[in-house]
Parts: sequence; structure tokens; C-alpha cells
Amino acid sequence: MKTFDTLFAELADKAEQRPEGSRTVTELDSGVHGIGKKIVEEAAEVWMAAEYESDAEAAEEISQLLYHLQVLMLAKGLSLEDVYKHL
Ligand SMILES: N=c1c2ncn([C@@H]3O[C@H](COP(=O)(O)OP(=O)(O)OP(=O)(O)O)[C@@H](O)[C@H]3O)c2ncn1[C@@H]1O[C@H](COP(=O)(O)O)[C@@H](O)[C@H]1O
Repeated sequence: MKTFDTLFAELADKAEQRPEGSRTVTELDSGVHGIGKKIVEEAAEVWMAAEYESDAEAAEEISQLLYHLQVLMLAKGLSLEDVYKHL
């Protein structure tokens, strides 16, 4: 099963290799502004799913929010350690 760390490593590789068809590459190209909008959208979907949908649907929305946060970290050049040191 994929974890937060293994997904981040996969996305970092995508950012470097820029394979065709990667949605991560497309999102990175939208810049911090575009990624930020996606984060706000996904955060709202997490909230709505948590209040009104099933636990499985909430978990799926949470996974998408975590993904978009990782894309923002990559766009900003932030490492996992940069974030973890604040936990
Ligand atoms: N975990 C994810 C992931 N979570 C969310 N998303 C993206 O976030 C979008 C959110 O889905 P929504 O249901 O909100 O759909 P939507 O708002 O209609 O999507 P858009 O029309 O805005 O693209 C999805 O369409 C994906 O583009 C993800 N995209 C990729 N991954 C993983 O990232 C890795 C690299 O993916 P690629 O870069 O595409 O190769 C792979 O392991 C993927 O499984």
C-alpha cells in the first residue's frame, strides 16, 4: 500500500522526469496559484464528505487533499523534513 512518504517520492520523480500524461506534471505547471485553488476545493470536499457522506468517501477525499498538498510542496521545493520538523 502506498504511504505519504512513498507517494511523495513517486511525485518527486514525476516532477523531475515529467512523463507524458502525468496529471501531477499538469498540476505543477498550473503553478502555486492553481495548486492552491485545488487545495481549497479539495478541503471543502473533505469537509462535506465528513459531514454528509460515508467514511469511505471521506477517506477518499482526504487522500486527494493529501495528494494536492504534496504537489504544492513540490512546487515550492519543500521536502518532507521541512514539514515534519513542525509536527
Ligand atoms: N493520488 C493521486 C491523486 N489524488 C487526486 N488526484 C488528482 O486530483 C483530481 C481530483 O479528483 P476530483 O474527484 O476532485 O476530480 P475533478 O475535480 O473533477 O478533477 P479535475 O477535473 O479538476 O482534474 C483527480 O482527477 C486527479 O487529477 C491524484 N492524481 C494522482 N494521484 C497519484 O499520483 C501518482 C502520479 O500520478 P500521475 O502524475 O498522474 O502519473 C499516482 O500514483 C496516482 O495514483
